[in-house]
Amino acid sequence: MYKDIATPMRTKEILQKHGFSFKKSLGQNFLVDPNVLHNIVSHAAITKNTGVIEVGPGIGALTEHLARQAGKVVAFEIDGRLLPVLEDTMSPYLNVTVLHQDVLKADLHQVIEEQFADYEDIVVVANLPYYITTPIIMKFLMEKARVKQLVIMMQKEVADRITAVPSTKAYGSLSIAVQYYMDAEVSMIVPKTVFIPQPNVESAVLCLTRKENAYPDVVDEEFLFIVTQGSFLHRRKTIWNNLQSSLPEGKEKKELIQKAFEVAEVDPGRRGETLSIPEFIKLANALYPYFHTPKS
Ligand SMILES: C[S@@+](CC[C@H](N)C(=O)[O-])C[C@H]1O[C@@H](n2cnc3c(N)ncnc32)[C@H](O)[C@@H]1O
Repeated sequence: MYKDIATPMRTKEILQKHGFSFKKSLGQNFLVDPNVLHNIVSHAAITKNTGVIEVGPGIGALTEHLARQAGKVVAFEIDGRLLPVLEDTMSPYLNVTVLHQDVLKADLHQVIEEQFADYEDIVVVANLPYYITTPIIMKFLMEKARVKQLVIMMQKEVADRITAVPSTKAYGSLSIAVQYYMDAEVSMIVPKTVFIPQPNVESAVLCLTRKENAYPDVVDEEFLFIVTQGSFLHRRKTIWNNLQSSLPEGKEKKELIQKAFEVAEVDPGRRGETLSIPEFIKLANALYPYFHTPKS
């Protein structure tokens, strides 16, 4: 059995051996607690038939735990200085492929097709670089067909916003965008002390599981998100006022919005933060005939 990478001593040894220094701008906070890693991996549905995508393997602390359980692990790492380190630390694990790529620029569809042709289920497990948490999550949610689950560490504050329910301060367009696609649950709060260097904020592990065809009534997903984002333009304003400012200009705009509120049976005096996803769907469907931009 190999020694875990994720202990303070072994991590320091590896960093020293390779002369590695952290780049704050890349969100480099490495985990040094094997119990936290066991816990993260235990929340992911991984068997030898599962393909795992990791974002930001760092020196491989989480990667080795994933490699022991999964059929195959593909890890995106942006920092070229970590490639020789990973070559060293991952040498016992033949089922790990490291891609030297910015995950936000990667063609996920192509990577999945090429790397996971033999795998049906794909799971994303990562201790995310916190400066790009939301764009990474949204990118994987859009990859609808294959990514069934994400178990990801992020700032606790972002996890709270994602899991928030209507009529709470944290509820907003991010809660709706993620909960539209996934069931979301915080599985663990993680203190700063288990990272080198320590981040400024508390962290949480979030478990996102794909909802299968949860909202079949949606007329147009893109338009639904235009409406939800527009509804939170100014949190203190009513949804009516926000939509007056955010929807495209046109003849009889006020009257048409009024009509849509009536059809959707939504009180225009409410604020966006009080509407549930099914209520937003009703409203967006009612606004759609008047305000969507035809696709070319
Ligand atoms: C929070 S660290 C996690 C490291 C390791 N997985 C761990 O848990 O100890 C984030 C990692 O993401 C990498 N990273 C940052 N931005 C990235 C991007 N756009 N694409 C891919 N990797 C990125 C960093 O270089 C770093 O290795």
